[in-house]
Amino acid sequence: MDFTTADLYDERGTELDSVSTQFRNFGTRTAFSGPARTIRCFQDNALIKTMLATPGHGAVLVVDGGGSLETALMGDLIATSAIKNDWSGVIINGAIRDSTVINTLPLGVKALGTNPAKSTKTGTGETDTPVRLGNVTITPGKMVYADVDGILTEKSPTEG
Ligand SMILES: O=C([O-])CC(=O)C(=O)O
Repeated sequence: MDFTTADLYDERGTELDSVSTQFRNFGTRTAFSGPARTIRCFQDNALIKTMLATPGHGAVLVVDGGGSLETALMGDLIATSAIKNDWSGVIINGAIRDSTVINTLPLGVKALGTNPAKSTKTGTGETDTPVRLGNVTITPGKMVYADVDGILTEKSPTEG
Protein backbone atom coordinates (compact mmCIF):
# COMPACT_ATOMS: atom_id res chain seq x y z
CA MET A 1 0.00 0.00 0.00
CA ASP A 2 1.22 3.44 -0.91
CA PHE A 3 1.60 5.29 2.39
CA THR A 4 3.80 5.50 5.44
CA THR A 5 2.42 6.25 8.89
CA ALA A 6 5.15 8.86 9.40
CA ASP A 7 4.12 10.82 6.27
CA LEU A 8 0.46 10.44 7.17
CA TYR A 9 1.14 11.79 10.66
CA ASP A 10 2.96 14.80 9.19
CA GLU A 11 0.03 15.49 6.86
CA ARG A 12 -2.93 14.74 9.14
CA GLY A 13 -1.51 14.39 12.66
CA THR A 14 -4.09 16.64 14.28
CA GLU A 15 -6.87 14.26 13.17
CA LEU A 16 -5.06 11.08 14.18
CA ASP A 17 -4.13 9.23 17.37
CA SER A 18 -0.90 7.22 17.41
CA VAL A 19 -0.71 3.96 19.38
CA SER A 20 2.35 3.74 21.62
CA THR A 21 2.22 -0.04 22.22
CA GLN A 22 5.16 -1.74 20.49
CA PHE A 23 3.83 -4.57 18.33
CA ARG A 24 5.77 -7.17 16.34
CA ASN A 25 5.07 -7.26 12.61
CA PHE A 26 4.08 -10.41 10.72
CA GLY A 27 2.88 -11.16 7.20
CA THR A 28 4.13 -9.75 3.91
CA ARG A 29 1.68 -6.85 3.82
CA THR A 30 3.70 -4.49 5.99
CA ALA A 31 1.54 -1.40 5.33
CA PHE A 32 -2.22 -1.82 5.59
CA SER A 33 -5.28 0.28 6.28
CA GLY A 34 -9.03 0.08 6.46
CA PRO A 35 -12.02 0.80 8.66
CA ALA A 36 -11.77 -0.82 12.10
CA ARG A 37 -13.82 -3.77 13.25
CA THR A 38 -13.15 -4.78 16.85
CA ILE A 39 -13.25 -7.72 19.22
CA ARG A 40 -12.52 -7.90 22.94
CA CYS A 41 -11.73 -11.41 24.20
CA PHE A 42 -9.39 -13.19 26.58
CA GLN A 43 -7.57 -16.40 25.64
CA ASP A 44 -10.60 -17.41 23.54
CA ASN A 45 -10.61 -16.97 19.77
CA ALA A 46 -14.01 -18.21 18.58
CA LEU A 47 -15.24 -14.66 17.87
CA ILE A 48 -12.09 -13.94 15.85
CA LYS A 49 -12.43 -17.12 13.79
CA THR A 50 -16.10 -16.37 13.09
CA MET A 51 -15.59 -12.72 12.16
CA LEU A 52 -12.63 -13.39 9.85
CA ALA A 53 -14.73 -16.02 8.03
CA THR A 54 -17.19 -13.27 6.99
CA PRO A 55 -16.52 -10.66 4.26
CA GLY A 56 -14.07 -8.03 5.52
CA HIS A 57 -14.46 -5.55 2.62
CA GLY A 58 -10.91 -4.37 3.31
CA ALA A 59 -11.38 -3.80 7.04
CA VAL A 60 -8.76 -4.09 9.77
CA LEU A 61 -9.71 -6.28 12.73
CA VAL A 62 -8.42 -4.88 16.01
CA VAL A 63 -8.46 -7.41 18.85
CA ASP A 64 -8.08 -6.42 22.48
CA GLY A 65 -6.86 -9.72 23.88
CA GLY A 66 -6.04 -8.17 27.24
CA GLY A 67 -2.33 -8.37 26.39
CA SER A 68 -2.24 -12.08 27.24
CA LEU A 69 0.72 -13.96 25.80
CA GLU A 70 -0.38 -17.30 27.27
CA THR A 71 -2.41 -18.52 24.29
CA ALA A 72 -2.46 -17.72 20.57
CA LEU A 73 -5.54 -15.90 19.26
CA MET A 74 -4.75 -16.53 15.57
CA GLY A 75 -2.81 -19.13 13.57
CA ASP A 76 -2.21 -19.73 9.88
CA LEU A 77 -5.69 -21.19 9.22
CA ILE A 78 -7.54 -18.18 10.59
CA ALA A 79 -5.07 -15.84 8.82
CA THR A 80 -5.69 -17.65 5.52
CA SER A 81 -9.44 -17.33 6.04
CA ALA A 82 -8.98 -13.58 6.62
CA ILE A 83 -7.17 -13.23 3.27
CA LYS A 84 -9.87 -15.21 1.42
CA ASN A 85 -12.51 -12.93 2.92
CA ASP A 86 -10.80 -9.66 1.96
CA TRP A 87 -9.57 -8.41 5.32
CA SER A 88 -6.57 -6.11 4.98
CA GLY A 89 -5.06 -6.78 8.37
CA VAL A 90 -5.38 -8.01 11.94
CA ILE A 91 -3.94 -6.22 14.99
CA ILE A 92 -3.87 -8.33 18.14
CA ASN A 93 -3.10 -7.09 21.62
CA GLY A 94 -2.08 -10.66 22.41
CA ALA A 95 -0.27 -13.59 20.78
CA ILE A 96 -0.40 -15.49 17.49
CA ARG A 97 1.09 -18.85 16.44
CA ASP A 98 2.26 -20.42 13.15
CA SER A 99 4.27 -17.25 12.63
CA THR A 100 6.62 -18.86 10.08
CA VAL A 101 3.67 -19.50 7.77
CA ILE A 102 1.93 -16.22 8.57
CA ASN A 103 5.12 -14.39 7.60
CA THR A 104 4.63 -15.73 4.04
CA LEU A 105 0.98 -14.63 3.76
CA PRO A 106 -0.29 -11.40 2.13
CA LEU A 107 -2.02 -10.10 5.25
CA GLY A 108 -1.02 -7.28 7.57
CA VAL A 109 -0.53 -8.73 11.05
CA LYS A 110 0.62 -7.04 14.23
CA ALA A 111 0.70 -8.89 17.55
CA LEU A 112 2.57 -8.58 20.82
CA GLY A 113 4.27 -11.95 20.41
CA THR A 114 3.86 -15.66 19.78
CA ASN A 115 2.87 -18.75 21.72
CA PRO A 116 2.16 -22.25 20.30
CA ALA A 117 -0.56 -22.85 22.89
CA LYS A 118 -4.07 -22.63 21.45
CA SER A 119 -6.95 -20.59 22.81
CA THR A 120 -10.32 -21.88 23.94
CA LYS A 121 -13.30 -21.55 21.57
CA THR A 122 -16.30 -20.76 23.74
CA GLY A 123 -17.17 -17.46 22.02
CA THR A 124 -16.79 -15.34 25.14
CA GLY A 125 -16.13 -11.67 24.44
CA GLU A 126 -17.59 -8.66 22.66
CA THR A 127 -17.63 -7.52 19.04
CA ASP A 128 -17.67 -4.05 17.47
CA THR A 129 -17.36 -2.02 20.64
CA PRO A 130 -14.62 0.60 21.19
CA VAL A 131 -11.37 -1.01 22.39
CA ARG A 132 -8.26 0.50 23.95
CA LEU A 133 -4.83 -0.14 22.43
CA GLY A 134 -2.38 1.32 24.91
CA ASN A 135 -3.10 5.04 25.03
CA VAL A 136 -5.63 5.11 22.17
CA THR A 137 -9.30 4.20 21.69
CA ILE A 138 -10.10 2.38 18.46
CA THR A 139 -13.74 2.90 17.48
CA PRO A 140 -15.41 0.57 14.97
CA GLY A 141 -15.71 2.29 11.59
CA LYS A 142 -12.82 4.71 12.17
CA MET A 143 -9.91 4.31 9.76
CA VAL A 144 -6.79 2.50 10.96
CA TYR A 145 -3.41 2.90 9.23
CA ALA A 146 -0.54 0.58 10.14
CA ASP A 147 3.00 -0.04 9.01
CA VAL A 148 6.23 -1.14 10.67
CA ASP A 149 6.54 2.21 12.47
CA GLY A 150 3.20 1.93 14.25
CA ILE A 151 -0.55 2.38 14.14
CA LEU A 152 -2.60 5.53 13.53
CA THR A 153 -6.35 5.86 13.84
CA GLU A 154 -8.86 8.63 13.33
CA LYS A 155 -9.52 10.26 16.67
CA SER A 156 -12.58 8.99 18.54
CA PRO A 157 -15.12 11.46 19.91
CA THR A 158 -14.15 12.32 23.48
CA GLU A 159 -16.57 10.93 26.01
CA GLY A 160 -18.51 12.93 28.56
O1 LIG B 1 -7.54 -22.42 15.53
C1 LIG B 1 -6.83 -21.76 16.27
O2 LIG B 1 -6.95 -21.72 17.50
C2 LIG B 1 -5.74 -20.93 15.69
C3 LIG B 1 -4.97 -21.70 14.71
O3 LIG B 1 -4.22 -22.57 15.07
C4 LIG B 1 -5.11 -21.39 13.29
O4 LIG B 1 -5.75 -20.40 12.95
O5 LIG B 1 -4.49 -22.10 12.48
